[in-house]
Amino acid sequence: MHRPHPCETPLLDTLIASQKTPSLLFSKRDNYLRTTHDILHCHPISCRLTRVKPPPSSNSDSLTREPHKYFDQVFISVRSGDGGHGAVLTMPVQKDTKKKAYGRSEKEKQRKKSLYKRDSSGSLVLPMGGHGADVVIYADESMDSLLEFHKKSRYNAKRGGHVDAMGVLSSQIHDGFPGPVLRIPVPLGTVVKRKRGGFIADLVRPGDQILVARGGQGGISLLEIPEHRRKKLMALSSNVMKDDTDKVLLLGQPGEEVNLELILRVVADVGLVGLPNAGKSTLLAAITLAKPDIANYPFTTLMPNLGRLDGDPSLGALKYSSETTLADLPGLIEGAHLGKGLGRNFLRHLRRTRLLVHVVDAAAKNPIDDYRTVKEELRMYNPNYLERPYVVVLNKIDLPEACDRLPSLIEEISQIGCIGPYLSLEKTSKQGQLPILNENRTTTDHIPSPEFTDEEQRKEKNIEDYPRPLGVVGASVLKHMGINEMLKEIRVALRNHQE
Ligand SMILES: Nc1nc2c(ncn2[C@@H]2O[C@H](COP(=O)(O)OP(=O)(O)OP(=O)(O)O)[C@@H](O)[C@H]2O)c(=O)[nH]1
Repeated sequence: MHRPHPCETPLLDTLIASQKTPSLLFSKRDNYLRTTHDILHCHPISCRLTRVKPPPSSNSDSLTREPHKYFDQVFISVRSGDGGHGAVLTMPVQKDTKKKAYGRSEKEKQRKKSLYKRDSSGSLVLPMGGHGADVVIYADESMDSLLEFHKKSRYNAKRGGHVDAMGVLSSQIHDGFPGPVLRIPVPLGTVVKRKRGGFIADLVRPGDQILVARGGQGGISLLEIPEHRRKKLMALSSNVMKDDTDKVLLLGQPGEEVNLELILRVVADVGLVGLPNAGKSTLLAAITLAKPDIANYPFTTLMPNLGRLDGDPSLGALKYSSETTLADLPGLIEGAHLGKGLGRNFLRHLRRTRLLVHVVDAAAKNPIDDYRTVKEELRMYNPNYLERPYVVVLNKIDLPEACDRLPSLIEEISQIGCIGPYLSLEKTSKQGQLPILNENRTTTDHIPSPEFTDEEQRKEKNIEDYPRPLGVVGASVLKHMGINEMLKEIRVALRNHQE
């Protein structure tokens, strides 16, 4: 889909043609204002600045401008409901009690007694205020980003109902209604943390859920009893709750307020990585039903796109149905691990993948440098990513410049790295998966050194000290060349590196 570049906007034409002052243009919407600013930088126009109305800075507006910055991390606050209040009740007045008591049958006495709720020991059970609503966060398959939470970042659960009466105790008086649980859906793969630190939960599977704020306890009710009967009745009534300071809890307890950080880590089996414009989105669209934005300018992909790859037909009917999820991540550039481009935010989405597919533009000026740049960024962000099994796809072989150098590129890329821990030589030669690696292994091959243990040390390692690719294939995902070989390579890698 073509997304207009700022310089393609009609605003530029208007501005240049009419030489209007920016104030006129600034009176338009904020996104126009930004574009105007860009344009003025590219095409200096002499003008006089008049007073400008400051742009509205509502959340939703900034969202439309830079969605990629927001889709996977958000802060929200939730408050569970307060407990409902109890009530102060009096016992009904009993007329001529003594007189009648003599003549009352045992049955009648029983009936009278059962008018009030009692527990197993015969104590009066007085009505309680409703429990305040809990707040639960759950993983919902139908959600795919956290953008919603920028529109609404505060969630208040309902309070519990009060005991619905004052006055005389009767069998008609019920407990207050409990507040309905407030359930907040988040995408699969959301990590829930306290705002300052504290990991709470990782909601990976559909239906995973976590109680993040417990509703307040409902208050109890009390019986107002004349002094002379107090002793006897207090002995009968056992459900008197007190707090730490020995105060009787007639009022419902307040709910909890919790500030949370939600972080989305895409859940995918395979992560596509590469420089901008390498063809990652085209690849995703070619082998899955995903419809990512594709265009010939960098950073077309602003958020990870997910696609599902059908099961592996070579596994037979039973296992064929098992699908693989692929995530196309926004392009990485040099310095991505420091936050350049769109990189840093997205690198964390590789964490849950079990296979990486490096997509390299084989028609680029220097594909080997491009490949190394991406590996370097991964290494700087998290060296673990370089220890993960991966396949390299040399894309765009339909173009003559790529096609001509394909064999030498395959050979060179296959040699970068050591025979990794997941890739024992004996195993691969037996299974015949990596003919290039095995045939070309020389005495200068790097073998991973055991002294690299912790993360810092691993960052010191060179790219050559990390495992080589499981396979390197040439393809043109646009022209459907080499797709089957590529899929075979991906499937074999997945099969051999199950979780
Ligand atoms: N000739 C040729 N062009 C391709 C091929 N694959 C992708 N392209 C083109 O390369 C350009 C970039 O493709 P994308 O799929 O958007 O690249 P990307 O890696 O997802 O780019 P970012 O979103 O910036 O990360 C588009 O114009 C594609 O049509 C291919 O096999 N051959």
